[in-house]
Amino acid sequence: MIIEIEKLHLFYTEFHALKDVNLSIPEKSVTAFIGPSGCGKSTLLRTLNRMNDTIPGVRIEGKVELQGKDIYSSELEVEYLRKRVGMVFQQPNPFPKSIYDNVAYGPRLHGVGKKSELDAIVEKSLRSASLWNEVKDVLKKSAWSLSGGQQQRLCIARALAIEPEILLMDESTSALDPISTTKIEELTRELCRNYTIVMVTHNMHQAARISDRTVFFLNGEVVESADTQMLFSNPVDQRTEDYISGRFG
Ligand SMILES: Nc1ncnc2c1ncn2[C@@H]1O[C@H](COP(=O)(O)OP(=O)(O)OP(=O)(O)O)[C@@H](O)[C@H]1O
Repeated sequence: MIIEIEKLHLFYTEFHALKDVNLSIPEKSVTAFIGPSGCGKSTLLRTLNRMNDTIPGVRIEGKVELQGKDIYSSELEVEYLRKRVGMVFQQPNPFPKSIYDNVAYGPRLHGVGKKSELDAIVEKSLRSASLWNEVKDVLKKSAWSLSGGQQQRLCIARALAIEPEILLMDESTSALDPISTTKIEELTRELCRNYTIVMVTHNMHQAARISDRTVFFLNGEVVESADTQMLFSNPVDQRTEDYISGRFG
């Protein structure tokens, strides 16, 4: 298991948003978080790269271990953590820079200065994000000239450029059209050969299509976590059954 979450509680000031979460996330696979709006999926995703740290009033109890190391320990540098755990958001958010500079941004920040090295990283990352063939002749063009789906794949390339081990995807297809969504779903299956992917999705069918494991949340608690096929065909908890059969949410 690459991530182990133990007895995790998270409070937004007084509000108890995550309650006693215990969860293991296997390496090089896709784990999907599902559940009704407000059940804590994004909050849990954000604990994995400490994005909640920036929100005032957040208090965390319990443990999140990445390869056996507590990511909330004072010895661990957040910058180092974010290099290992990349993130892609709901809305594509490329920088107002060229396609090339978006992908080169992270490596430059981490000290890569040589043009030939940067060129190689940019090409490799864009290839991994299935975008290279579409943009290889227009690398100098603004990232904002791309379509929404291409921008989202550019954001994936930007995240991959710093060679993370884990990629967090927070409803990364919900702002996209069906064709772009399919492309990102196919890409997710490709990427999980080399990366661990944890995704939040509103769309149960998407979880069923592309994840290896699914975690069902309700009111800040993990109700059920299982192999995706098992969870959708044979849920153990009645609340999971009710949710996946569309009785609520
Ligand atoms: N910054 C914040 N301050 C206070 N409360 C928050 C904050 N962010 C989220 N919450 C609350 O925590 C709970 C969980 O929110 P979260 O966004 O994690 O849910 P979610 O399952 O991802 O929902 P959705 O599917 O609608 O995005 C909600 O009740 C939400 O209102």
